[in-house]
Amino acid sequence: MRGMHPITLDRAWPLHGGAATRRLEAQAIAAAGPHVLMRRAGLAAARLALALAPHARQVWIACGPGNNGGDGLEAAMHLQHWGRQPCVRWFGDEHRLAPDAAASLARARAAGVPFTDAMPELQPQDLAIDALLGLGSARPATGDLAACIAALNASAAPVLAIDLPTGLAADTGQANGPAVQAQHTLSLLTLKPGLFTGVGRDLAGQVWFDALQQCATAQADATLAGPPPTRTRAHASHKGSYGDVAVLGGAPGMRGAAVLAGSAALHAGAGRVYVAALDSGPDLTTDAPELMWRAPAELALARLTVACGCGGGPQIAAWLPQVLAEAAQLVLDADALNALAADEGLQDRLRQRRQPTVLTPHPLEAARLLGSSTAAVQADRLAAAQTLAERFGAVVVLKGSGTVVAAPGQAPAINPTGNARLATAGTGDVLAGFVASHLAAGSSASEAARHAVYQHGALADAWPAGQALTASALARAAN
Ligand SMILES: NC(=O)C1=CN([C@@H]2O[C@H](COP(=O)(O)OP(=O)(O)OC[C@H]3O[C@@H](n4cnc5c(N)ncnc54)[C@H](OP(=O)(O)O)[C@@H]3O)[C@@H](O)[C@H]2O)[C@@H](O)CC1
Ligand SMILES: [K+]
Repeated sequence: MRGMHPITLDRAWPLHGGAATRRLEAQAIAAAGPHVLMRRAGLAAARLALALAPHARQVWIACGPGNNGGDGLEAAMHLQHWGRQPCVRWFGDEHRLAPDAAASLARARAAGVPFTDAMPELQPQDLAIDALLGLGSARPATGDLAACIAALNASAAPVLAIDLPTGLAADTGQANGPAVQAQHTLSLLTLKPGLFTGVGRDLAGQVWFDALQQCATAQADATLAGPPPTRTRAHASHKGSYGDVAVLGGAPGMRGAAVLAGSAALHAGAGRVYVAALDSGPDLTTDAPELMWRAPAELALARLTVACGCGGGPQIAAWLPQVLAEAAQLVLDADALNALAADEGLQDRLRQRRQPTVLTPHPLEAARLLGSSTAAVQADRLAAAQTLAERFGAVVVLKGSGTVVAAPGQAPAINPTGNARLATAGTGDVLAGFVASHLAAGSSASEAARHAVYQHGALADAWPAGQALTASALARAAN
């Protein structure tokens, strides 16, 4: 793909981590010659700067000691040529400079770019460029560098980060020290997974991409998921064509969770939805009379897509051996995942299952399944999801900002939709219902998970600003 593009949600995008990007960079430099890529990178950054801040009186460019700083120096040189007023804060050591960055420093000086240690007072129409650190960020920033990051974050002007917001890890989307909070990020040569998961989505802002005239030949490490294909329903179809979902959960005091999952499955298109509550009280009155209430023992598991866990409490554990052995297709959520984490015998049964299975843990549930901690899961969400998928032979949906969908033997996908409004009770039950609905309609486990997660997030993204997002309304909004 040539030229610069904003990352849009209408297609999938390949993602390459630091190691793959370094290999591509070496190949590209071998083919194009020294300094060519950095010149292209700086030109792309300068063009984007102009487009983002056409009325800027000043563009302040914070340049670090490596090649990321070199990109910034190139951008400064172009802005200077175009009659703008760039001003550079440079952190390098001339005696330790890489050749490309040294060449760009010489060019910026020759162009008459002003250098200063003090940050000018920027106005909202101005622009700050973060060219401090990119792929080579190796440790938490301290001292003057940390102060510069703080100044960028406090600036009244928007911040454009080159390649990565400084401090953000390209592979994991984590920051283990001070990090730049950008409004825009121009990712160069490849798109990095860390821009789209963990804290990456918050730090990167709008992501732009310039391949620097290279085609990424390396296999992608992950994918930024695109929208699911739209499927029209054949006129000659009936409720049996779209599959039967059963929700098993709803222990005493938690029946609402089972109803939410059932309602979500129903509205996402399942042909028939049964709710089997573990609470033996009277059927809950809901606004979805289409839900059919059954006793758990009445379910013909071998013919059903089962969403298991939703509000199941500790009681769900007793049902898991039979569900794992018999359910035609299975979504395991919440209490079912906790029961699984606590019982290695159940884990063996899960590994022995041959029917499609999707696990939908949030980071704490994933940590319990892995025997690790939430912090360890969040430190590398892609790896955590992939490890779980391989360990259990199932599709795994690791929820959170930049939800990861992993399947055994496949590169993981990061979901681009969704926002913090989903952080409200019951939305996980709704997601389980969506996944079950797509499984029941005939999608593979991996497709069903990706489709459901994208849809769940897209509904939240389109939610009217002044209207409360509740789980029951989210379930009803599916179509
Ligand atoms: N070569 C090319 O043609 C192209 C390169 N491109 C660009 O290059 C970027 C990668 O460049 P890079 O490898 O030089 O890494 P970069 O992020 O600049 O940092 C390394 C420097 O920072 C230092 N350092 C690290 N952490 C630190 C800390 N916490 N506090 C202080 N210092 C710290 C580290 O020092 P050291 O660890 O060695 O002591 C080293 O000096 C990439 O992201 C893209 O923007 C693209 O435009 C494509 C074309
Ligand atoms: K940067």
